Amino acid sequence: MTDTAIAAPPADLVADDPGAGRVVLAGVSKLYAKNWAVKSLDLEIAAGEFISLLGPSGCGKTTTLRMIGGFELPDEGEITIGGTAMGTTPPYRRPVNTVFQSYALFPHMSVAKNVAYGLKYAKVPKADIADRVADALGMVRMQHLASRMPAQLSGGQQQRIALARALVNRPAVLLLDEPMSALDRKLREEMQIELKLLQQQLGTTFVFVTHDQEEAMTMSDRIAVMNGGRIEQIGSPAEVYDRPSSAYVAGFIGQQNFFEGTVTGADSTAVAVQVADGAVHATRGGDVAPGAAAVVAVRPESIAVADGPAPDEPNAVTATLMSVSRLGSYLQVVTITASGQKVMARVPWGVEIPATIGATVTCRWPADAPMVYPA
Ligand SMILES: Nc1ncnc2c1ncn2[C@@H]1O[C@H](COP(=O)(O)OP(=O)(O)OP(=O)(O)O)[C@@H](O)[C@H]1O
Repeated sequence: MTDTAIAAPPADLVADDPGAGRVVLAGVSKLYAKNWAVKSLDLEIAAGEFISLLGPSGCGKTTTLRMIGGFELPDEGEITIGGTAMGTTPPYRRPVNTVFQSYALFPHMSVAKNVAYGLKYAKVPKADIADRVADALGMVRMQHLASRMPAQLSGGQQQRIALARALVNRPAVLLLDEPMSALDRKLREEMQIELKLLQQQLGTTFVFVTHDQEEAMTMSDRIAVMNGGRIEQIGSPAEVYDRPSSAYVAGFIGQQNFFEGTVTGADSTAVAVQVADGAVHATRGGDVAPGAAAVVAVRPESIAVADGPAPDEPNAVTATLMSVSRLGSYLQVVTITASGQKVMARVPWGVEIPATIGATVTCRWPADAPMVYPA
């Protein structure tokens, strides 16, 4: 960790009321100009949970967050925080603070004054304010910059100050709206780990909006994958990665190879699908009936590449090796089949690819790898 890393939080910032951070959204909808930005959304967030709202631009993540924060009011449904229905309660009366994408620091106030602002507003005694500001700045290791102005800070430093300014108010729930999007990749990865550690130590409920699936996977206890104003799937990072409930989730989380085809057989334990380049037998089943159009999803890391054409058996296709590139600790292998289907494999660095570019290869996967979805 760097010398600017986040330190253990002071005891007075640690959540002490176990139920205060529980958030329940029941049938919540938001209508903007005849379009439902969020529709009939049910979501229960446990106190102390780190939950991410994940999805592409326009899926309703920010609107959901803003309704929890009280910046927007639902057109339908109810939001409860810590057992209290929020109704039309304004943001400053909710046990919630928000860290915005832009950090929204006051440019004309020093770092210390920015952090103190909410406490002054809440009429906390002056002597306590100084202590709490020092504690909060200490937590994000920014004490030495207390007298700086926001314009004199780097993006990462501004991000830490925004965090301190939100946490100093001891919210039961912290809302974070893409707070790392302005940081470069390396700093973002460091901050992800620090933020998760801090959240665990504080026990504060964190609701984190992101369109970056790796970020959500790294930090979250659970991920709610949103699509068109609804939650398409909610679960632990492992659940949404290993058992995506739809082709949409399968494609949004991690990389996938998608094959389109027709179901030739299905029972409770296995599904057979005929695709352009061969047959797929999937032991993980799928909600599909024989004769139906289906989409098969196979993760690149499930695919092995061997020299020569594929034998006439399921879960193996013949392809031409197009490229092999090193990406960090693995090799990304791109192949293309006779039907024009791109098949990507991801193999650990050190595993030899037994063919040259342009050679005929077999891409093969085990029967428990494919997921099958209705087309
Ligand atoms: N104030 C508004 N007035 C009208 N439409 C809005 C308003 N805010 C959001 N919308 C619309 O509601 C939908 C959901 O927007 P929202 O900002 O919640 O999505 P998002 O998933 O957070 O996207 P992004 O990642 O781009 O912020 C979009 O279609 C958007 O255009």
